[in-house]
Amino acid sequence: MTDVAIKICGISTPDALDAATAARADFVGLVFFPPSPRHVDGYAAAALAARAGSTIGRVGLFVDADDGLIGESVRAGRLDAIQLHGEETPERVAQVKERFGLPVWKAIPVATARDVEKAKAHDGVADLLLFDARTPKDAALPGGMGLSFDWSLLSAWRGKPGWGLAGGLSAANVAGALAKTGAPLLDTSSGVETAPGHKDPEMIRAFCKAARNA
Ligand SMILES: O=C(O)c1ccccc1NCC(=O)[C@H](O)[C@H](O)COP(=O)(O)O
Repeated sequence: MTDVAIKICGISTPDALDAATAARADFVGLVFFPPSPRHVDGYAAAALAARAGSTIGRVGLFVDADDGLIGESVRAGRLDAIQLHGEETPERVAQVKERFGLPVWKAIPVATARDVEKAKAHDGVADLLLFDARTPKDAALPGGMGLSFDWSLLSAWRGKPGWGLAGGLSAANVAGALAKTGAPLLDTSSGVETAPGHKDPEMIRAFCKAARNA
């Protein structure tokens, strides 16, 4: 058994929220980014927050968002953490932390060892670094595309706190990902969907079981 933390990202319906809670995920991700098929607005976020109560952590996901969107989403979703998944600088990360008084997770797009090296600029500023597969320049989304990267690039992070692994994770590969990286947190979205934005309760359950039994 492992005590790895689990985030199910892109939750947008009550059934998906219930499935993540039943599977004992630690966090759900609420995507406040209109181009995403998982996008939620303030009303939907408020309804999900009311349903969740204090049973599961809620991470709001933003892409180069302004303080207005972040602020209204924090209030509506009663967020526990803010995930910045755009090109936010360490200075912007610090500004968001100061402004909203919540833990800030910074997504680090990874394709090469240089990308991992560049993460050091955020280390000690962000509360958590989420290493995720870099998406193609012309991609519609900067994440949530089911893409993975070479996990061996993270070998220097093994045993360290304050980071997570994302990108193409599923029940089929999560044990291998944990064995290779020792990630303290795992994040999945596409890997628990039957189609973009359509979470599958059984896939959510299987992912959490595979991660915990790894
Ligand atoms: O999930 C999205 O639609 C999304 C849109 C824009 C930026 C980031 C997005 N997701 C970020 C996440 O934290 C995902 O869980 C992560 O990228 C992994 O996604 P997947 O490879 O689909 O498991």
